[in-house]
This record gives sequence, C-alpha cells and structure tokens, in this order.
Amino acid sequence: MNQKILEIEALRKYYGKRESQTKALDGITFQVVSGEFLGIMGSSGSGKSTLLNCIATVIAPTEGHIVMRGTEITSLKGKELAEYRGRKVGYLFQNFELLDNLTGRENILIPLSLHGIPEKESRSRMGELAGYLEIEDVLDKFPAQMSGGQRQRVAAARALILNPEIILADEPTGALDSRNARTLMEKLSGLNRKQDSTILMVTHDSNAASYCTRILFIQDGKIFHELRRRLPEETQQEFYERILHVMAQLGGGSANVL
Ligand SMILES: Nc1ncnc2c1ncn2[C@@H]1O[C@H](COP(=O)(O)OP(=O)(O)OP(=O)(O)O)[C@@H](O)[C@H]1O
Repeated sequence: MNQKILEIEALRKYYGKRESQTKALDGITFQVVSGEFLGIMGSSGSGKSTLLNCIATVIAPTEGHIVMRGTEITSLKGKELAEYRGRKVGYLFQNFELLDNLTGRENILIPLSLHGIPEKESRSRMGELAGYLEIEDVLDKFPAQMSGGQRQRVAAARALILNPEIILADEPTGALDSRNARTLMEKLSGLNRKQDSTILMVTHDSNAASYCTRILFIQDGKIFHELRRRLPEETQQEFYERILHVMAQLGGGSANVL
C-alpha cells in the first residue's frame, strides 16, 4: 500500500500564442498512491479535462512531468506508449463510448483484441466483473438495448478488464440519473476499497465526489484546495458537506479564505 502510482510535477499547459494565451494548467503538482480514489473538482474552464487529457496522453503538456510508476510518460513513443495507453490506464467517459454494433461482452473485450491477448485469459475476470457490476443480463445485448446505467457499468467493465494501474474517469455520472449515478459510484467505490483499484475521477457532482478518499480543487489551472476524507470516523454525508462548502468558496471566487 501507499506506493506512488502517478506523480504529476509542475505541470503546465498553455494554449494559444503569447498575446492570447490561456494557462489551462499553471503549475500543478500532486501524487496518486496505490488504492486512492482521487477526485478532481473545479468550476468550468478550470483545467480539469486538460489535466486528464495530459495524463491520458491525448494532449502534450507545455512543461512538467507525468510519471507513472517511475516512468516518465511524456516521452514515451511507439510500443511503450501504446502499452501505457492500453494497459496501464483504463478509461471511463461521460458518454460511455461503447461501440454500437458490438454486444456488451464484445465491448468489454475490446482492450484484449487491441493488444492481441487471447480471450480465455480474461474469462474469469470477465465473469467476476460482470457479476460484481450486475451486467450479466446485458452481455449479449447491444448498447441500444441497454439502459444508461447498464451502458456505463459495461464501460466500467471494459475499463477494468486488463487490471490497469489506474482508472481515469471523466464525469462518469454526467449522463446518468441520480439512482444510476449512485449505483455506479457505489460500485467504483467498492472496487476501490475491496480490490485496491486506483481511480482518478474528474467530476462536477459533489455527490459523486463524496465517494472519493481525497479531492483536489482546481481553479485557474492551479490547485486551490485539498480535502481528505477522515476515515473511518467521517461519514460520507459529513464529507459531502465539506465538499459543498469548498465548492461554494470556489463559486464565489474567494480563494484566499481557505
Ligand atoms: N484546445 C484548446 N485551445 C484553446 N484553449 C483551450 C483548449 N482546450 C481548453 N482550452 C481552455 O483551457 C481552459 C481549461 O479548459 P478545460 O477544458 O481543461 O476546463 P474544464 O475544467 O475541464 O472545464 P469543464 O468543466 O467546462 O469541462 C479553458 O479556459 C478553455 O477555454
């Protein structure tokens, strides 16, 4: 436990030219340790997606370091980069991103086919995940035949099938109603607690964030505040109330009161 999985150091991402530059990330430093469920919150335009996209290697940072288990990922190329994107990281998106013409089972197995891994190697993992995520009934259905909650749980199984080092979740409850959002968060939080899955989740939703073990609040591309759930004594409701309090400060732009 407490091994460093991800180290972000002095990360900057500037968009545009000097005269009209946006400092989307302006010197962000933090670490994620094994078994953490880290939330990233902040108002619109604060830099959350940019941060996640840098870690996912979708965009290149202007400056700084992203180190995954000791390997600098900003300089990875070719096979190593593909290995990082496909095996070390699992992704969960707001809009599920399932392929419409594949069944639930086939969607979950996509990461295996991308890496040429024989299906039989993941058969027991598939069974375990399908049972835990309550998607056994929809494995042979197409996404259009599933509810939103089922689609997102299928997407969660796809993210987890190769046992990645970290799950990157971008607003995973954004397209779900409150009941399905709660089910998803309970499942993710259970995986985090029981299997030590490490999760980094960007969210606007204070309710979803209350399942995290720690939250970083970002404003104008900088870390503005950090909350850590005081386990075991702090209830989820109490943590939720502390989150709301910080969000109110963020909304009011009163960064110096904390
Ligand atoms: N490709 C781009 N070119 C120029 N500016 C960009 C680009 N992408 C993002 N930005 C700017 O960078 C800043 C951070 O954007 P980002 O999308 O990371 O914010 P966010 O916190 O994810 O917002 P939201 O919650 O609305 O998704 C914003 O000011 C945005 O306008």
